[in-house]
Amino acid sequence: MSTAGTLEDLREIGAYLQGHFLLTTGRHSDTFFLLARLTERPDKLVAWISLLQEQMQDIEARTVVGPAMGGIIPAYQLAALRPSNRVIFAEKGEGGKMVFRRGFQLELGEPVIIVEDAVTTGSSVNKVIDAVRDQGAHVAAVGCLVNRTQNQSVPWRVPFFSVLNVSGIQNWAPDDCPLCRQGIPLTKPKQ
Ligand SMILES: O=P(O)(O)OC[C@H]1O[C@H](OP(=O)(O)OP(=O)(O)O)[C@H](O)[C@@H]1O
Ligand SMILES: O=C(O)c1cc(=O)[nH]c(=O)[nH]1
Repeated sequence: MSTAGTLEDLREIGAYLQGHFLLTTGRHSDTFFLLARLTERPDKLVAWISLLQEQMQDIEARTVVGPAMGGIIPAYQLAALRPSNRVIFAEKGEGGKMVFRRGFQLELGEPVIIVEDAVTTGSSVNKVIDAVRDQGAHVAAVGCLVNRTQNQSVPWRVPFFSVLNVSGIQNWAPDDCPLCRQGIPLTKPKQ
């Protein structure tokens, strides 16, 4: 059995894929982290999230926010490891925005942690940051299972923690995609 927090652990459970993939932003990549293969296994997930909590234990927050769908289970697990934190989720609203429904509310100035499964460009997390700030709350930190950003750069200025950092994974605009030029069929692993 592989060690939590490693690429090998993800490979073993079928969460680390090679091919030609369509990403949520419309960009293409030869690598995909299908993290449902991890979140469907609570015994493994708790080991991964414990590593995240170790890094984030000094972050003061009352609420953990998980963006639907991929962030919900990791956020729930992180909140379970943080005494008296609650967990809520944000979901896709109109115009591509992330919104809080179901009566989920944040207080003015309330410190919040956002937890995602994978971060590629950071645009999804950015929308959740906007949703939290729209309610007047404060984003204390962002955490994720896998940080696969190009050049390790994200479009926000909030402390950022990840269990696994994988550098060197490229993603391309469809017009620049070398895999399209080779005629390799594009796939959507989550469908
Ligand atoms: O950093 P980004 O470039 O924004 O990409 C990462 C996002 O893409 C995936 O979500 P997706 O939109 O596929 O939705 P899901 O959570 O419902 O699976 C993933 O769960 C992240 O939220
Ligand atoms: O960028 C994405 O859409 C994305 C990448 C990835 O590796 N895993 C995922 O669920 N989404």
